Amino acid sequence: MVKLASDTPLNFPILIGDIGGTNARFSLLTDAFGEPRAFPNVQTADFATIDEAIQACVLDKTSVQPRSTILAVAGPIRGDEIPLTNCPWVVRPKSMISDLGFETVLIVNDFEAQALAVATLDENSRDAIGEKSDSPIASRVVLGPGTGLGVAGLVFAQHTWFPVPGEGGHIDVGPRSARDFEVFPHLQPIEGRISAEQLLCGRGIVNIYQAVCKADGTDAQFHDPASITSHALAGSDRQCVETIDLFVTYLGRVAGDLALIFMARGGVFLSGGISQKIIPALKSPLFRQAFEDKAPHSALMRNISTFVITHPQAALAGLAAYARRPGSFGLATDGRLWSR
Ligand SMILES: Nc1ncnc2c1ncn2[C@@H]1O[C@H](COP(=O)(O)OP(=O)(O)OP(=O)(O)O)[C@@H](O)[C@H]1O
Repeated sequence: MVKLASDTPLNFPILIGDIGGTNARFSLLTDAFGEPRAFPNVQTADFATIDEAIQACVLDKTSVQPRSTILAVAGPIRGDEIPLTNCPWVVRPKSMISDLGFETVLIVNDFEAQALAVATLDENSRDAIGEKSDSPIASRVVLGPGTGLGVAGLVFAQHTWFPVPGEGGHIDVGPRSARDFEVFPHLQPIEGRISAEQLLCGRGIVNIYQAVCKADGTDAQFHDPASITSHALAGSDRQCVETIDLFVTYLGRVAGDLALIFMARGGVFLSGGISQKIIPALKSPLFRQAFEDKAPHSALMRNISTFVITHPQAALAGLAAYARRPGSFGLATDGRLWSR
């Protein structure tokens, strides 16, 4: 039988952490009712190990000794040594128990934490894209363009939210419009194919921009995603403007496909650092047009809301909601829960 975390109580105080490639964020929940105590963001590059970061940035700053910890990490969770993607830290739950004093350590996937957030964030933590802005209690999808493209589903069944982490960022994306057929031959493929993550992340913005420049026969002027988006939003460079138009179109297309797969009547949520930085571009008609352009199901798609998550620490908020009410979520913990 699959084990759920609600079968094994996580005792308070609980340290929750969202460990990204560049930043690690921590907060402490002393009980199920109070607000979490936040700690300043930690740059992963400033500490050799995650244990040192937790000791220096959390445990040394409070007299409260957390009994449990729930950490969301980017990377596959297998075995007792969990290396992180895009960061040299290795999470070793057994040494966290012996050296940092935890009784229980639960490790989850970073997009699983985003999915938990999507189950619980209210309307103050999101910005609607398009006219429809309700979010019924029904299956949802979260996708986040950042260093890569993370994707998770969130299925609602039997009064319980089930996060479904996967590798949906690696689905194929094909050309559709006449312009796509001009641009696609110039995109940098991965082993011969164009996956969503080749387009929909920081590196993907540069990939699209370089392909647009090649299709136009001009030299690329910009080499980092932030310069391309800022010139696009200012309308100061034609190729940058087209790059972000294509980016939001492809994001709408992929978001629509994922909504179809999960029948996400509860909405599609965009997370990740990039979405928050390009909200004006996402609110142009292109995103919703691509999202809804799913014949024979366009009418269905028009009824699905899309949002940008604006909460600055959504993953931590999701983990805190879970820590308070683990029984409301179907989070399988086989191979991911360590106890003293
Ligand atoms: N203004 C911007 N416009 C577009 N892309 C940007 C902008 N600023 C940063 N980026 C790109 O966003 C990506 C980082 O995204 P994000 O901040 O979501 O990272 P992340 O992977 O969630 O971070 P972490 O792993 O530290 O949690 C990088 O590729 C970066 O180049």
